[in-house]
Amino acid sequence: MAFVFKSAFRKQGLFVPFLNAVRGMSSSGESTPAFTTLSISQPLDTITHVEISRPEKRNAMNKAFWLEIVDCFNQIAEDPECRAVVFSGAGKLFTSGIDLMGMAGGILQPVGDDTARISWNLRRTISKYQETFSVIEKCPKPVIVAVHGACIGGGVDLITACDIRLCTQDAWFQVKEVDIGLAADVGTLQRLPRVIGSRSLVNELALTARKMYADEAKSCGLVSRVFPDKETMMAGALEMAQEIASKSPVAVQGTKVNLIYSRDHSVPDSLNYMNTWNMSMLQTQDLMKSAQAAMEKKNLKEVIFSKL
Ligand SMILES: CCC/C=C/C=C/C(=O)SCCNC(=O)CCNC(=O)[C@H](O)C(C)(C)COP(=O)(O)OP(=O)(O)OC[C@H]1O[C@@H](n2cnc3c(N)ncnc32)[C@H](O)[C@@H]1OP(=O)(O)O
Repeated sequence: MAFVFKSAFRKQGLFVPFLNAVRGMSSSGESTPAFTTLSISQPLDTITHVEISRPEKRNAMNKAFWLEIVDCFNQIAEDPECRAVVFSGAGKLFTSGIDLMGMAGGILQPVGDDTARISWNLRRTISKYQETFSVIEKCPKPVIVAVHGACIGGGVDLITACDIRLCTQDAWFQVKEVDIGLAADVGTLQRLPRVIGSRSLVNELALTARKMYADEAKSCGLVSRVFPDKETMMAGALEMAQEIASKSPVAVQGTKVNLIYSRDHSVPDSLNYMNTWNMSMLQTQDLMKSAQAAMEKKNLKEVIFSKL
């Protein structure tokens, strides 16, 4: 299905693959080696498509994945061309969560000379795992995640760090961690309660590890739209990304940053933060350009905004 998505844009001459890394460069300007677990492409100049690409292992999150996501989203954050991101999984399903085979060396056998040192090292490791999904949230470009088939364990941690969640009718979600003997520690327990209104439902999902299917995910607010299949979902995700990318990047990125800030702070604190933010951002030329387009009933897509 991912192929259909890409080939549709190839036909229009719009698809520019850049499989090495995001635009083939690291933030230091040096060329970077290819990601091994992610495929990166540009369906449009302003849109980056990140695809988890280990379909033969059901996109299980191995050691390389946890590092590559950080590198990838740090580069996207710095990429002035990119205005929106679509995130999906290759093959049969979105992701089967942490690579259970790869856990053996790291989390299951932490190193250190005594309990304190083992604990210290483990704390550092968990911090790094947490950062893998926090970078998505810290990236100022909006991230639309498109889930098909299964989204298990670490997959739920991942999607709750994204800004907009879409899924196919065959999708299911599972906070699986209790079933493998741990309390989810890389974001689900912290972010899912902010996404789903019902605390009781969050508790039920996290404590029982039961599967939640697309219709329930939509009704509880985990996803905002359900599509009949992956092809239509990817087209819908791209259309949404295009809509976002057509607007002022100053407005869009400021909106993302302030929405996340206000989720974690009181209304007065968030208003204060917004005030300080906009005392500089309101000076953008984008405001005048957008307002003028609105007055002239022009399509915003015709307005050219500078890169950010
Ligand atoms: C500090 C740590 C923070 C992170 C915590 C994260 C926790 C979690 O993610 S908990 C969730 C762990 N995941 C699972 O329990 C899912 C395990 N997999 C499955 O249940 C099934 O594979 C699945 C339902 C996803 C798909 O079933 P299907 O019949 O379509 O495929 P399979 O034949 O089972 O698998 C195909 C090959 O993929 C390998 N594989 C699948 N999932 C994983 C995985 N999570 N880790 C490693 N490898 C996985 C599977 O072994 C097959 O490989 P091969 O035999 O070589 O073909």
